[in-house]
Amino acid sequence: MNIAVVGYGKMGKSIEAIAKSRGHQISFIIDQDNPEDISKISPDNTDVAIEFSQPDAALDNIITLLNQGVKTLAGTTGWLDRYEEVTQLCQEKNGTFLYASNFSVGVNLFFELNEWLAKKMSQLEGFEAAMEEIHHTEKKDAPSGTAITLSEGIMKENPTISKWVNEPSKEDGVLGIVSKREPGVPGTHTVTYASPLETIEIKHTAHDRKVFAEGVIKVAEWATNQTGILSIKDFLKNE
Ligand SMILES: NC(=O)C1=CN([C@@H]2O[C@H](COP(=O)(O)OP(=O)(O)OC[C@H]3O[C@@H](n4cnc5c(N)ncnc54)[C@H](OP(=O)(O)O)[C@@H]3O)[C@@H](O)[C@H]2O)C=CC1
Ligand SMILES: O=C(O)C1=N[C@H](C(=O)O)C[C@H](O)C1
Repeated sequence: MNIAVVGYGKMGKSIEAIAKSRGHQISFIIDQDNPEDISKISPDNTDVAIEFSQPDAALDNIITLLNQGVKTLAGTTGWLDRYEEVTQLCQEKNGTFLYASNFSVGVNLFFELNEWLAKKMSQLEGFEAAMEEIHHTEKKDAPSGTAITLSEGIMKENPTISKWVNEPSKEDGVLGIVSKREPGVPGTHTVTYASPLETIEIKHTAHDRKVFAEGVIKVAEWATNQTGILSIKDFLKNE
């Protein structure tokens, strides 16, 4: 498979290494130094483009890739308020697009566990929900994309919670997300339900960002035979 790596930072480099170790070729590497080269990526030279850049660059890159007919997987977080524009464009172009806030298979199981627990907890009184995410100090966005997906899962299953805020919250119906930044942490997410008498906590800890890179390459291998707006849930159904 020919893979274009768009965004060559920590994730881009890890994706390149895992892709090569699984026998794939890298057709292009696009970074801050050569953003204009993205115009050269096409279905003739690339099976899939993988976009891990930064929140303020991702949308333009994804739009360019879809306009050029390139299958695109996106992991960059912090641009999701524009997600509908992208899915609309993808449909107009009969393209292929997948965004996942987290490509770790373990985190995607954690998302299911989170929704299951949120439903159960919605039937109990006296528990306060809260979330904490910890990432490395270079991270540009807060809360993390994964924390937002977890919050959406909680709100879907527990109608008494209607919004999240990126600070501690004691307000009824408001989920507080605390974001901490500590050197070298690849990504830790904890959801807590606390009452005066007991606490339930679920936690996912990524030990190495290779877990995200391996996940995205496996999804890319699957996505080369798919079209349309895809989700990582579709991929996991076929695992
Ligand atoms: N979905 C998932 O599973 C995961 C998502 N992420 C997300 O992926 C994103 C990238 O993470 P990470 O690799 O750690 O971040 P880095 O900051 O290490 O890398 C981002 C790279 O993008 C480059 N860049 C800047 N502008 C452009 C542009 N216009 N086109 C292409 N590249 C550009 C930066 O260049 P320069 O440094 O020169 O500015 C940098 O090399 C973040 O949003 C993060 O949250 C991270 C891990 C897993
Ligand atoms: O920036 C990161 O590093 C990560 N970003 C993603 C997020 O915002 O959820 C996924 C992972 O937690 C690592």
